[in-house]
This record gives sequence, C-alpha cells and structure tokens, in this order.
Amino acid sequence: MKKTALKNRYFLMRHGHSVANEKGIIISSPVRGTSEYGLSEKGKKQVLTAAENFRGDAPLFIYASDFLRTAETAALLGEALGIDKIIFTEKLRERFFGEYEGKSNSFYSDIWKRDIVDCHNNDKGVESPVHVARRTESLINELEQRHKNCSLILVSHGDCLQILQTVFQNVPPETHRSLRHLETAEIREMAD
Ligand SMILES: O=C(O)[C@H](O)COP(=O)(O)O
Repeated sequence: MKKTALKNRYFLMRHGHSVANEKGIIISSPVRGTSEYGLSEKGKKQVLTAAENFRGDAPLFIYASDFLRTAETAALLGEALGIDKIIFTEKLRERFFGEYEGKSNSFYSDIWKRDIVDCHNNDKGVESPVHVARRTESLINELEQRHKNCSLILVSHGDCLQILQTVFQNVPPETHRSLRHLETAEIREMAD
C-alpha cells in the first residue's frame, strides 16, 4: 500500500494500558474481550495525555475495535477531542490467540518466533499474520472508499496494529515484529 496513493491520513492508536496488561495475560477472545479487561487507571491517564498531544486535521473520525479496552480508549479520546461518535469495527479486534487465551503474555515470544518462519502460522488456533493483514487491509480499502481528505484514528491492539503496519509499509506480514512496536496509548501516523 503506497501512502502517496492514499486519500486520507491514518493514525494507528493502541489502547491505553489495560487490566489484562496489568495482569500479564492474553485476552483476545471477543467473548471476554468485549465485556471484560478494560483500561487500568494508568491506561486512562495515558489516553488523556495522548489526546492532548494529538495533532490531526479535521475532519476527524475515530474507528475502534469493539473490545472493552479499545472502546474505553476511544470514548476517552473522543471526549477529549470533541468527537461524540465512535465507529466500531470487528476488523480492528485483537489477533485471536487460540489456546493461549487467558494464559501468560510470556507466550507471545514463542508465537512471534513461529510467525517469522510461517506467515500462515496458526499453531494452537492462533490467527495467522496473513489473516490479520487481510482483514485490516480490507478495512483500509473500505475507508478509502468512504472518506477523502480526512484524519482517521484507528484504535486497536498490539498485534493487530503491528501487522497492519506491514500493510502500510508494504512488507510481508510475517516480518511484523521487525517494525517498531506501539506502546500502550501511543498514536502513530502511518508515514514513509
Ligand atoms: O503485541 C502485543 O503486545 C500483544 O498483541 C498485546 O497487545 P494488547 O495489549 O493490545 O492486547
């Protein structure tokens, strides 16, 4: 995807520090993720700071994963930026981590090692890098049809955004961990 060809500015935002981050566990299932494990107190503060520092041109739209931690992030951000309507999309949900659901986040490094050698890695029911790349790219394609000359903030999760960055940078999805990771509540514009 060539940035010069895009009609809009895209800002990727990872949710603020969450209760799952605090506990060091993987929460990727929509059943739990949409109703539990929202932002920690630290995460709420991070989001307000990110909103203060955000510089984007109007018109501005916020798209978010419907997980609780991203919905809370988007709501706080929207309130701070004067945007009352958040548009939720399942395409920004966290990568599904299959049998690792609810387990320690120390397992991420094993999963990422397998990703590097196999872009279709779905060991133990993990959603593959290719699948995440396709669903997120299809969202960008939709947004390019729907908007023109807008700033779009996409509020999502660590792995989902890591893989979406590969789409913008036009590199293979399995190389996602070689790109700079987004910290909690970090907002990063996709640029060359
Ligand atoms: O990349 C990561 O660190 C994991 O996907 C966790 O991300 P999350 O805290 O956004 O769920």
